[in-house]
Amino acid sequence: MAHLTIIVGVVLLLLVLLYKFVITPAFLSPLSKIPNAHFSAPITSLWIQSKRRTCAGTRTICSLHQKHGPIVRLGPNELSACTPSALKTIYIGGFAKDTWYFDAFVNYGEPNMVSMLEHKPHSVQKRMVSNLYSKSFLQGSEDLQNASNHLILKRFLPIMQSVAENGVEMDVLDFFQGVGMDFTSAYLFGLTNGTNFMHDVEYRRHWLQQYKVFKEQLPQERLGCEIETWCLSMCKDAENFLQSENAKENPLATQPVVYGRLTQQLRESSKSAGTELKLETAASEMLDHLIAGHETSGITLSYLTYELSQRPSLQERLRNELLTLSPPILYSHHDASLPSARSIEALPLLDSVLQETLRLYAAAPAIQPRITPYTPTGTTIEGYTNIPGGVRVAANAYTLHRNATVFPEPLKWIPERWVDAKPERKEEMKRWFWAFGSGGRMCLGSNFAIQDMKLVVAAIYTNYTTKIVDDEGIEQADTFVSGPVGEKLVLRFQHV
Ligand code: HEM
Repeated sequence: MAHLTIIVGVVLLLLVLLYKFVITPAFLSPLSKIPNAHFSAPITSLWIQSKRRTCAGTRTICSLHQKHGPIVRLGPNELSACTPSALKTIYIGGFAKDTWYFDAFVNYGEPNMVSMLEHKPHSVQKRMVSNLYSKSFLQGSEDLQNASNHLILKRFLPIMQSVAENGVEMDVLDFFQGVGMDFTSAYLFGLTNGTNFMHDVEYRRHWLQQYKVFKEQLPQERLGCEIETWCLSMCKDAENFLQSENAKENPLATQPVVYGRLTQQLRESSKSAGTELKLETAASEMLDHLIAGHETSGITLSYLTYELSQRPSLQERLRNELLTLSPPILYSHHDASLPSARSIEALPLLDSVLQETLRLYAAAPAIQPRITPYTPTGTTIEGYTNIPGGVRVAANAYTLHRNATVFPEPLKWIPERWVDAKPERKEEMKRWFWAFGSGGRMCLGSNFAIQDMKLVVAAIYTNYTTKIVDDEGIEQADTFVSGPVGEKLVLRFQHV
């Protein structure tokens, strides 16, 4: 009798489990109507996890959308949705970030914009600095203009000139990440407190190696590591700079624009809460800007020069456009100053070349996961209603940028698609363009990145032609931030 009771109990338990974990997710859940990535998707995430483990997650999701349409169920509780209307629902709708961001981006155990999951604290912090990254502020910033003059005319061009004159082959992925770091750190901390990665090759390479380890660590493993200590020390230098009158007498000094504003705002809010600002709170934010800025812009510049190197006639067209700048960014004029950021921004071919690179080689092409909110009626995405709260949902730039109806011949780098496009066509392409994300969590540094990358491209192609020496492993990795799998691109520069 006792045995029978146990058997009945086990059978009942199995039936309950079957109902909860198989029948409900596969047939009864509102998600069950959405096309499955794989027959097992309603009951387990193992299939998509296996694709992610072999670094094929984003590409797999792209092929799934090509097969099944705008929305796909990847696992029992995970969706992928890739259309402008889905972007509006998920990202403009302000869904909370997935906890993955917390593990990947917290520094010093302190939150920052990228790692904050909830909307409220994030928007408070973003408001503190967002206008410093607006296009109009950046274009009018005297500090950024002075820093850019120095970085381009005194650091970048002399290095390029020596590389060209001596016929040296250059790994531009390594170098451009250093350029991105020097620009970002100069704006955050001021020119004299920032990095000099362009010149200090040994330290730059050491730092990039350390950063590779850092990226894979959990927040507690990162505590006190070299990268955290390094950024904290730049914060201390910027703090001393702000306190010292003498420092400002240095003719090279520019203000620590972002650090100064952030700490001033954080101090005000600490004061009203009756606490003291910890330097690590500001350093956490600063480190994320440095991380977000150097690698993505280094990757974008590498792919841009890779593509242009294969089109000498386009290099020439671009040079003719660049020579219309006043003054042009000629190496021989290195005592002059740079043309205004506004005039560089307005060049159509330069703009198209960068836009097309950001489309085909988005440096952050992977999913940007969010969590559906808990509401009484659920959420509707792509016509599927009653999607419950707590579902992981994401779009990705890789798929959006490969829609062949919007971008014919999507796998080809064709800047002309932007420069020659009719206004309505361009508008449609822009609706699908997602290299910097969208909504309240959109990239804070997009205008900054565009401004500094255009300046660098303008400085190169006004003076030099580029040729590929070694592009082995140039195909893009399938990771959150995606550079060439070979981790290099070697070019040769020739003076025109
Ligand atoms: C080519 C260059 C860049 C690309 C392609 C890029 C791309 C992105 C993307 C796609 C996001 C959204 C991530 C998500 O929600 O999951 C993002 C966020 C962010 N980016 Fe960038 N980024 C670039 C350069 C920069 C630069 C130069 C800075 C800072 C100086 C920066 C700072 C940030 C910050 C702080 C966030 C988080 C914003 C928030 O959560 O509100 N990025 N970036």
